[in-house]
Amino acid sequence: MAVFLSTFLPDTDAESKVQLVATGLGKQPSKEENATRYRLVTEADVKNIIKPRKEFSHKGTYGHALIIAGTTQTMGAALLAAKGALVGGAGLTTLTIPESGLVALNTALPEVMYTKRKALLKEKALDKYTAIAVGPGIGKGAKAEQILEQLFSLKREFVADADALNILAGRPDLLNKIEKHAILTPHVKEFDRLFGAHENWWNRLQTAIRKAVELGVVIVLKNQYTFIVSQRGEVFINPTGNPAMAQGGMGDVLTGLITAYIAQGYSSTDAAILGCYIHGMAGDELAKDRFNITASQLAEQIPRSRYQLQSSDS
Ligand SMILES: NC(=O)C1=CN([C@@H]2O[C@H](COP(=O)(O)OP(=O)(O)OC[C@H]3O[C@@H](n4cnc5c(N)ncnc54)[C@H](OP(=O)(O)O)[C@@H]3O)[C@@H](O)[C@H]2O)[C@@H](O)CC1
Ligand SMILES: Nc1ncnc2c1ncn2[C@@H]1O[C@H](COP(=O)(O)OP(=O)(O)O)[C@@H](O)[C@H]1O
Repeated sequence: MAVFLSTFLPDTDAESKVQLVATGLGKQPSKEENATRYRLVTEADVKNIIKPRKEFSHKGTYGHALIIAGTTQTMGAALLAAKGALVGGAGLTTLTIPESGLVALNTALPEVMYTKRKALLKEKALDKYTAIAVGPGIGKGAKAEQILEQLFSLKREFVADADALNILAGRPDLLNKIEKHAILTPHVKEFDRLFGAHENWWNRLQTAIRKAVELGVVIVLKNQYTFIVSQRGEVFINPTGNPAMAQGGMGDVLTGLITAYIAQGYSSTDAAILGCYIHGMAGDELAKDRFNITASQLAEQIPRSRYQLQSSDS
């Protein structure tokens, strides 16, 4: 039976009702499906993308994730993003937060290393990191903007979330020279701050497609069904996740998770597809026996979800 894009949008419009959605990324599409850019991600697709942990591997095999996040008031966002990188399997994770968060970091996440914000401003400071995320709870102040400028001047690609997106919304000069393969992970408000207000989700999605192609980035437009828009303008629709996950901090975990997959060598599009699918899958597993899920609980579930994907048949 044909599936149309309108199924995955929270509002209605005439256009999305006639846009076909193909199932799966890899299988040979039927003639009519072939014409569509919209594809529903399946478990089989995700299994094709994920790589097993290798024999004789060590922490160096799985990359080094740097998370730039947090202010004194939003240290939780930073800790959750770092936790996302840990549970996503990055070999090493370093967090840079204000010093006031150090006790919390060492208590809550002893596996995570720390580096001073100022250290990131040095010339070769970022060389050792294989993936970088910036934004969760970082605020919109001058210091956060300076760090973002440093990433641009060193021509590093990164995962931009939350306040990094809010800063970029006011800095089109930076946004327009963003490194190819960067990943932007806005929720609806952040998206509209970046690219202007939209009348409905169909229009918003068309802007996401145009901007992903124009800027050469992957846009992860978050919602119940998250849209992952590739640099080629393909739209991958994530089917996992549920309303029990509608609690603060959930997106921070996703940012860390996607960053961990980049650190492990996945392409930007694959890292985003994997991250969204496994994040939602963990939520679906937990929602079987509880009313709501906290971001910390979800993070704890992620290694199990990834294990299930690898070990189940189909
Ligand atoms: N523990 C911590 O330290 C945490 C810190 N955090 C950090 O705080 C900073 C501010 O982030 P933020 O996202 O809360 O603020 P902001 O961008 O104004 O958006 C909020 C409004 O947007 C809307 N909205 C959002 N999603 C939507 C959706 N799917 N669908 C529809 N609407 C949606 C919704 O608006 P409403 O519908 O209520 O009008 C909501 O009220 C940021 O740096 C972040 O990292 C958080 O991560 C939490 C944990
Ligand atoms: N009803 C829902 N169904 C599926 N996923 C959801 C639902 N509500 C929230 N999520 C997921 O939780 C995350 C929320 O991200 P975000 O709004 O950035 O949160 P925060 O800023 O609080 O960390 C997204 O990945 C989104 O897809």
